[in-house]
Amino acid sequence: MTRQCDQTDSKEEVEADDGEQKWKVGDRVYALWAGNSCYYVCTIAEVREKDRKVVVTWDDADTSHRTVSFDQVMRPSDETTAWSKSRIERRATVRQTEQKGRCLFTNEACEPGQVVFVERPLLVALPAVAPKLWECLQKLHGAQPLNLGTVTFHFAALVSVLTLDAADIGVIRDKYVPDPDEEPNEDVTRILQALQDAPCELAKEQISKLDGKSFQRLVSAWRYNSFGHHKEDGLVLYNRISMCAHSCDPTCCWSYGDEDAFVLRSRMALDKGDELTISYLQDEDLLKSTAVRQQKLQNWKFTCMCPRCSLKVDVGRGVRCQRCRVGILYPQATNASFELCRVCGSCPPSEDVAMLLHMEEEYVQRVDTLDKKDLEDVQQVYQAALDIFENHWILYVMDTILWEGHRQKNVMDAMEHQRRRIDFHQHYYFRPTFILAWCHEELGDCMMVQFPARKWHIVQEFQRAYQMLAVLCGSTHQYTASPYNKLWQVSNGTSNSAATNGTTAGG
Ligand SMILES: C[S@@+](CC[C@H](N)C(=O)[O-])C[C@H]1O[C@@H](n2cnc3c(N)ncnc32)[C@H](O)[C@@H]1O
Repeated sequence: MTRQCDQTDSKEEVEADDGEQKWKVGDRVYALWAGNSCYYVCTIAEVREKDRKVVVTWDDADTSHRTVSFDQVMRPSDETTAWSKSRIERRATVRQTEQKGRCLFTNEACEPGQVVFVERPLLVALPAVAPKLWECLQKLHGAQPLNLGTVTFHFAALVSVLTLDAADIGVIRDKYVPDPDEEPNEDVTRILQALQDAPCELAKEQISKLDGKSFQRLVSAWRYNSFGHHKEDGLVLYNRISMCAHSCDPTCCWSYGDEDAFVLRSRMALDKGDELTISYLQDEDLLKSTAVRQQKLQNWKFTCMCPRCSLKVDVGRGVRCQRCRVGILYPQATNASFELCRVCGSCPPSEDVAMLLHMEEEYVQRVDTLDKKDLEDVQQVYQAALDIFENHWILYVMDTILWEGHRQKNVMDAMEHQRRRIDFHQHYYFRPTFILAWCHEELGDCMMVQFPARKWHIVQEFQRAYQMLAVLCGSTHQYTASPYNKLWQVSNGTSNSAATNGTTAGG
């Protein structure tokens, strides 16, 4: 039982695949793990031409079944290796829009989970690229903290000067910044001054040529367009991807491919000409109220007008009807009133509206300052909140804390909180997200231990996780392999399972 890499669809890829694949030490590949006949990501450690086998190092450090025959090794697919610039341009177009500046649109219809394109970074600015410069900035930051709260943006700007040619610097200078004419601020001036005498990788000539305004522009370009590196303390900048606008209901999702490549996939069915959007917020923030999302997006200095932010009623802020105690009331976006109760038809008078909104504000602050380790306190706040709220994002936040707090020692309670997390996610934002997929997978894990006889239920949880992850990061990604292998185990009733090899990615 194996899963194949997706078929490649481009002329370039077909041409590259001429004749038999030659493996070499260090190649990143998928290879068949004989423990369960599933493919896993690994690195080739030894090539044995004589008996046509390779020895691999599994990514999860498992030491079994490391010798694999040539015909059971697959090269990384189209899904993970960066596409050429021309191929990306055939797939996606940048267009100026009235409200959001330059945005990205697809030139072809896409299925959910289809790779839209895979882009290599323009620059990966990690401390190892210029360790002396990194250290110098850290010292300055230690002596007097930089206003951005980190050295990474200034560091990335200086690494750009250090490593890129004029054309690539021009690409970075063309990135969105709120004020292209911004004067150098005190941090930029201070850093430029310090670099005059500090020993670092930048040559004296490079430093003297860099004026304050240009440096400021580069810092801001990194600040508004880069991504935090997924493993190390550094930043990554992509050219095409930085044209993608934000949406709280994004049409696309993404994961990392080979060598920090950005793999953009459609999260839903797309027609030719549809906009390609991603979320600038983390999955968990997409489950917070419109007001909270809008406030977080001020980081990028815009007010989101996406379909979710434009709804008249925020159904992630439900309160229990004070009259019948059965219906749920949702506030209007203006905050001035609530919808009518759908059970008793009543509407709270204005003094009650003010009181409810005030109470909500107090709870939001309380939940913000909860100590996740003090489960007893969280439990108390949760219980009191249940009396007032229903389908409210603060309950979701507490369900998450309680799920995590209870999962080791009190699985039955933990499962109930996990079920509630799933219910809220489906109620408020029913699209595939990593959170929702891992909720299902983790619930499946618990079911296997607590109710092993309820096979249909376990299968359903793993199936949902698998199907969602296949959309989010592809069927060959190791995240997807995890519920897939567990499904295989449950379906075949084996205990010698891949589930011990693949761990729950979200855990
Ligand atoms: C990474 S850049 C995206 C490319 C940018 N539109 C351009 O013209 O180069 C981020 C900036 O795009 C704009 N933007 C992105 N998403 C938006 C949205 N949903 N609504 C309004 N502006 C948005 C904001 O100015 C934001 O700071």
